[in-house]
Amino acid sequence: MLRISKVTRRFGDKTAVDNVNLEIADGQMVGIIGRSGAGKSTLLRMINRLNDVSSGIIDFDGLEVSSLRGQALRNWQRDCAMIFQQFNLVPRLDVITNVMLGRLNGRNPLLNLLQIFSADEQYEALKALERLDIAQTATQWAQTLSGGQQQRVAIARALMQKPKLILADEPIASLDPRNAQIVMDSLRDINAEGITVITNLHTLDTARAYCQRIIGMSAGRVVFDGSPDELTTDVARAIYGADGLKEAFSEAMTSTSLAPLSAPRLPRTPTNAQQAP
Ligand SMILES: Nc1ncnc2c1ncn2[C@@H]1O[C@H](COP(=O)(O)OP(=O)(O)OP(=O)(O)O)[C@@H](O)[C@H]1O
Repeated sequence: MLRISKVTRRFGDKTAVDNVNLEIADGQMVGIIGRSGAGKSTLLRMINRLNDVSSGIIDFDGLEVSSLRGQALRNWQRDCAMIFQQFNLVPRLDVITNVMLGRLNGRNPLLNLLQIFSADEQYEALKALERLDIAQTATQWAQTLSGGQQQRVAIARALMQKPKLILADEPIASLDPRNAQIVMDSLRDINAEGITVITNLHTLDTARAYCQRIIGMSAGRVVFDGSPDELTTDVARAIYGADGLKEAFSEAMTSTSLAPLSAPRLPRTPTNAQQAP
């Protein structure tokens, strides 16, 4: 269980995240929506500790994440993988090495420097790439792949961390609808296997299609927390504002306006089933 209690983050006199309280049970797939500047990225970055909290506590299964330091912090960043809009791969490294770099925190730094990976690590990286259906790109430089392929490599790299939690910060914002769908389907399949997924999304339709729980943010605050069914037009207006509703619905290029491509590969079990809050 991830618990966010009274968490605030200020940048100078700007309050990016304002007194947020959330509980996210293991195995949920949660979409965070809101206008640009609502505080979505800052919230995810505080969970992963790319940003520190100004006040409040973030706790995961009794571990006080918000105050971790040193190796304990690196261990948490391994358990809590992060996926970014711009993929963050090393462009002039082959795909399989990029994936193996997901092991960075668990390995001897000297081996990282020399880029020496064990046969097991290479096998696992290939398995992760196969799972994302891009094993055939393993020896190519990352920069030669399409955006959708690069995001799948980034997800494979996240899987190499054997994370308990995957945080995705607008993972489809740079992708065309078809690739956006493939990436969202991949995240949904991973979630179906029991890994908690929390993803920032710009558009309502994607959140509705993929997430059983949707959190709406506005001006740093949580203004909605519920199921897609509860996300009425009035609620959407409260999240996006009257002007912003257009923004939420009109970004066809960055949204997955079609239904998911496939059903989850694994049947849901009581332990990995998502629950509305
Ligand atoms: N490092 C920073 N320094 C100063 N201000 C920041 C910093 N990071 C975020 N902010 C400000 O905090 C507010 C929330 O930003 P954040 O990126 O979390 O919003 P967001 O909802 O993720 O928006 P977007 O969808 O555009 O990424 C914005 O006003 C932003 O300008």
